[in-house]
Amino acid sequence: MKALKTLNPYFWKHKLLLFYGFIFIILSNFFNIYKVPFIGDSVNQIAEYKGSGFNPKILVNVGIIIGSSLLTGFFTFMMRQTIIVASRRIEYELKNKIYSHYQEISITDYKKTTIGDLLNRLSEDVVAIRMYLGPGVMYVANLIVLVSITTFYMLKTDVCMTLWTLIPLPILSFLIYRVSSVISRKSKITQKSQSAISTFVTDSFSGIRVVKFFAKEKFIEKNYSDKVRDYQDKSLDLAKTEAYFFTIITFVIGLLNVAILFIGGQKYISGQMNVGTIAEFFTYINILIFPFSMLGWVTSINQRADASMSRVNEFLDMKSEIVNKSSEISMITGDIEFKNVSYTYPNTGIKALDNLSFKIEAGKSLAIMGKTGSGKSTIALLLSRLLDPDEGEILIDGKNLKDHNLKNYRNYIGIIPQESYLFSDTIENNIGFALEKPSHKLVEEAAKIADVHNNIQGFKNKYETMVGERGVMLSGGQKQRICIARALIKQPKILIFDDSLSALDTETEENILKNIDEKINNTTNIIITHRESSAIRADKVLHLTPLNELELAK
Ligand SMILES: Nc1ncnc2c1ncn2[C@@H]1O[C@H](COP(=O)(O)OP(=O)(O)OP(=O)(O)O)[C@@H](O)[C@H]1O
Repeated sequence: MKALKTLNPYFWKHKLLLFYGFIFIILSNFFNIYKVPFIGDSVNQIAEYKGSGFNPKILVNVGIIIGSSLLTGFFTFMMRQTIIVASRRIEYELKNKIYSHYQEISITDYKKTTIGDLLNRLSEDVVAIRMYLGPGVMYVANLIVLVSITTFYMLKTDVCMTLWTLIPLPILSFLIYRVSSVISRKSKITQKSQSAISTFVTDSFSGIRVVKFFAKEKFIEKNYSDKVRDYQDKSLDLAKTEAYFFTIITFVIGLLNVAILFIGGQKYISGQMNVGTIAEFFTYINILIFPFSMLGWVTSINQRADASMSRVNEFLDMKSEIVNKSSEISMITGDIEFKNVSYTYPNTGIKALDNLSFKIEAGKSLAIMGKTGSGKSTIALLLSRLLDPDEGEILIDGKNLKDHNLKNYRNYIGIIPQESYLFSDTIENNIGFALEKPSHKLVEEAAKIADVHNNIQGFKNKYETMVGERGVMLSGGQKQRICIARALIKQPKILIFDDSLSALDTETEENILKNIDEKINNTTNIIITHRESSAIRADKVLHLTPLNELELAK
């Protein structure tokens, strides 16, 4: 249960709610046990009553029993209202923490995880942790308080019988401990299998077009069904082990009843005990049955939560390689210099750039050409500081990029990625994404520069048109131009086209570049392209080869 210790600060934060919850646990258990001697007394009254009429003492007892039961119910309700509420709040905070960490980690770390894995951590794992925070903590605290109060009352009634009935409990605890270790191991295996399903589903949905192009629906279905079967087998195996809990508990409870009957019966025969006391002991054991049954379940959910927490911790411990060191807000004019920059992708060991140097003044344009895999997109990633160079430095306005305030710098750069990614939202919101509160006028202006305004006007809902998931409702060229408009709306000082004019005909491309020259002042343009016609307009052309041999032309 080491991993769950990371939750201690959360418990501390919600200490007041949890403290009240604990008080309610004590009160609910106290009133639950308080009524038991009155049950025993009532049984004795009935057994000893010789008269034929109403026994007022029983009526008083009944009143106390009903009153205690009502108070037990009320405090149980309050106990849930405090402890379960605290667990829901912690769940909310944990979900936000995991999600915001996903935004922070560097892009090379994203490759280490998958979307399915993220969904799993946000849903399955956090739910498992919340089960520990809520029911897990509540039932364990409840059991400790209940056993303490019950033992006190039982000892007060009959020491010998108490010892005989409570002796099997440590044996029960030991058995539970043994079974829980097996459950913990099997839970981890089951969670891994669940994660594999989520990854597979998100992956095959994203690539649904490819699946259909290749008529691979049956193949995908079979793969899915194999994964679900694997999950089912593992879950059933886990459920089987969990079932041992209840079997063991029921058996032990049976033994306890026999012990009460045997010892209580002997004492009754020898005149040392009355029937009321025997009835009291049966009631105590019946009260203990439910929490002890829950102990099995709680142990298993706590084990599962521990497995989930260690997965979440493993992820939260990932530190971003991109660190912002400055809080200075400054204007960026757009001078760029690469000085002996090298970069190797850590996950594959592929050297994408080797000792690359070039310079471009603010307001000028640079076309980057080269074979596939020659490192063009890597330059775009380094320039937008999604990656940091291993060697050499990138100077922006004469200052190392690492020393610029990251958020401030990113406000000045606009990047149109190779893959046109749109959010499943309206065109208006997709274009305005870069700004806090974009006005429609700004959105329209950006769309005009990107030469997509007329297209949008042709749609039934114009700028309110929903683009569908990842922009599936739009053509490749429309998506590219909306991405261009999204980058232009913030009037960037450095504009990077990462092969993002490829889906456009040369005339449209020409229009867009001309519009940018005229409407966006002094922007440094980096145009990554395979087309000579796009490169020709640039002030400089950088030719890269996969061996990273640099040729500066013009
Ligand atoms: N995320 C990554 N992880 C590991 N290796 C990568 C990653 N991205 C790119 N690479 C490798 O780095 C090298 C340069 O890739 P890059 O994407 O910069 O090339 P490119 O010139 O933009 O190619 P293209 O013209 O095909 O887009 C390639 O050999 C590629 O396999």
